[in-house]
Amino acid sequence: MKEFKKLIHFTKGFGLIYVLGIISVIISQGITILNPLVLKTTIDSIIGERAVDSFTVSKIINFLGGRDELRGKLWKIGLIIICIALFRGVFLFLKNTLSSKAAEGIAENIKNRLYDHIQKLPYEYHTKVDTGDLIQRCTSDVDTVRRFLAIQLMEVIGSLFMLMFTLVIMFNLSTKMAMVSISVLPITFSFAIIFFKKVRKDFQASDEAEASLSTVLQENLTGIRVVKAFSRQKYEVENFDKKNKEHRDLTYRLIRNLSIYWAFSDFVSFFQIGLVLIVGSYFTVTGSITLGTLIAFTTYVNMLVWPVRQMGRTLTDMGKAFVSIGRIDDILKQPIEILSPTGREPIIYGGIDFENIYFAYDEGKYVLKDISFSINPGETIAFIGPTGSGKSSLVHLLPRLYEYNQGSIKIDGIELNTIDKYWIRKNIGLVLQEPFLYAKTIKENIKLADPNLSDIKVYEAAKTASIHEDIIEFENKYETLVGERGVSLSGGQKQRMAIARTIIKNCPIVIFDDSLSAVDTATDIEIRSALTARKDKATTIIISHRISTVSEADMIYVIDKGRIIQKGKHRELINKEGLYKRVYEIQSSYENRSKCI
Ligand SMILES: Nc1ncnc2c1ncn2[C@@H]1O[C@H](COP(=O)(O)OP(=O)(O)OP(=O)(O)O)[C@@H](O)[C@H]1O
Repeated sequence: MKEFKKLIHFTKGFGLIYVLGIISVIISQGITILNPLVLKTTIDSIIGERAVDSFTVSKIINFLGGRDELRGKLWKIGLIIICIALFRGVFLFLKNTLSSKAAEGIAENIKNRLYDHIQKLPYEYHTKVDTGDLIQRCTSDVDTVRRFLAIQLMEVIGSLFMLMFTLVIMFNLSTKMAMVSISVLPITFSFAIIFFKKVRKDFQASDEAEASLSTVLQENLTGIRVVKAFSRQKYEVENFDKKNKEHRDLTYRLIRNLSIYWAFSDFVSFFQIGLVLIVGSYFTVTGSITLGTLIAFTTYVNMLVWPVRQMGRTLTDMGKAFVSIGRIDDILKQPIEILSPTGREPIIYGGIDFENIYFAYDEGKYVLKDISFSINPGETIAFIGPTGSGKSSLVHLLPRLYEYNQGSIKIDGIELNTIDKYWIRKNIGLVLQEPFLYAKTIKENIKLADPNLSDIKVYEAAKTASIHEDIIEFENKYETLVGERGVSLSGGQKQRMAIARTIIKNCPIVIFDDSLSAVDTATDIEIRSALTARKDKATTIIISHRISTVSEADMIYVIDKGRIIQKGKHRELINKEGLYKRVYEIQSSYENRSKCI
């Protein structure tokens, strides 16, 4: 029941349509049960001589001209049956269109809510969850809910009302025949429920095998270069073949089990119908019921048996929908990151002060310990250190992607955690090592922060990032599409695009998180000189493993195991014993050797 409550939140704008759909299905079921009654009355009281025992029915007969008139014009009865079918058709059409419209709308609401919520979830959440799982929850889980609303719930409601209407009429017509008609139903229903509970494992196994097959396919296609470079084609083909066979076997087992079920339940259902015929014929011959009643019962038992047989399947599918609702709700329950308006929005000039900062992702396991440093507006500082030493963690604190545990960070003298998150992120440009580019044109990618920026600004940013010359070599220049349907950019070109995209924002603070690693040393120098030559120079933080990248910084910090272990200018550090000097010597000798080769 709590799943229904959760669903109610998403029905906004479609609740009434869905209720109208439910009313239509109830009316269509109500109309369906009229046909056997018409047949019974025709056989018993129009063709036959039996008196009509219902006041309403006798009024209708009189309205149509009376029994004798109708006996000569049986086509009028045929017309009534056609009218009933027509009305039923209209309400079935209404049920289908209304329930589908509402289900599509509700699925749209859920997708929008999910997407909106995911955008607002903290960065930390995204670093921990599996993206594939998140996508599945937003697509196939939502689709399961859509099918539940459009098909399964409607089927269950329809079947319940059909059951109710039919039972009332059957017990009214003949109690003992009604008892015979429902005698095997509990077995059909229980068998359906038990079977589909058991077979659920088979459904799940087949689904998982399919998911595993598509993961292999997806990994293979995205990593095709690695496959070719490492000559793994044979292994990949065998691996795919294995997964494909697993999927085939599990799906075959599922289909075989389902075939057994449908065959057995067909037998039970026909047994029920046969029983009604045998017992009903006996009662007719002995005069306990009329021929019309027997014919009505053979139709009603059909109306009962098939929905009950289907209900086990539908109820199991509903179970799947409830799991999906829970999985969707898991995301929506995650607390969102409040971006605005939470704090101050000061003008940022770029002065930064770290004072005894401690930070841990997992409680007690500090990845930054006692970090202190200061930067004046417009200065450039650099961090260098082994991998995993905490450099990225340190700079991720500035745009408030994570909150520090101890100590103080001040921006122009204002405590960072009192500044509005949205505001601080607008004022900090962060260039990552592995930038993500959208499948849009180069120009659109560079103008990402503000699509209204002029083309001149785009060219300036591209020139500063040393990517302009590359771009004008492409056939469509700045209109070239990036990604699968467009050009494939090299690692260094992507990094330079990301730099252009960030510097066009003109932020007072810019962070390069190892974002020059894929460009050659000459381009690296070119970009840094262009950045230094800019007017309104931003406070710049550079993270790199390459000494040449950090060497011109106003201050260099060497970081190891979360602590600053050395600081100074390049000239000072290469003359001091320590990590910086060792790295410098290794890199210099390597560069000298490369030059000799
Ligand atoms: N989201 C995270 N959750 C938990 N631990 C993390 C997370 N991100 C990084 N770490 C851990 O924090 C430590 C510091 O990582 P960080 O990425 O800051 O190092 P780094 O110096 O930037 O490394 P690299 O030069 O390889 O990029 C590492 O031990 C890393 O495993």
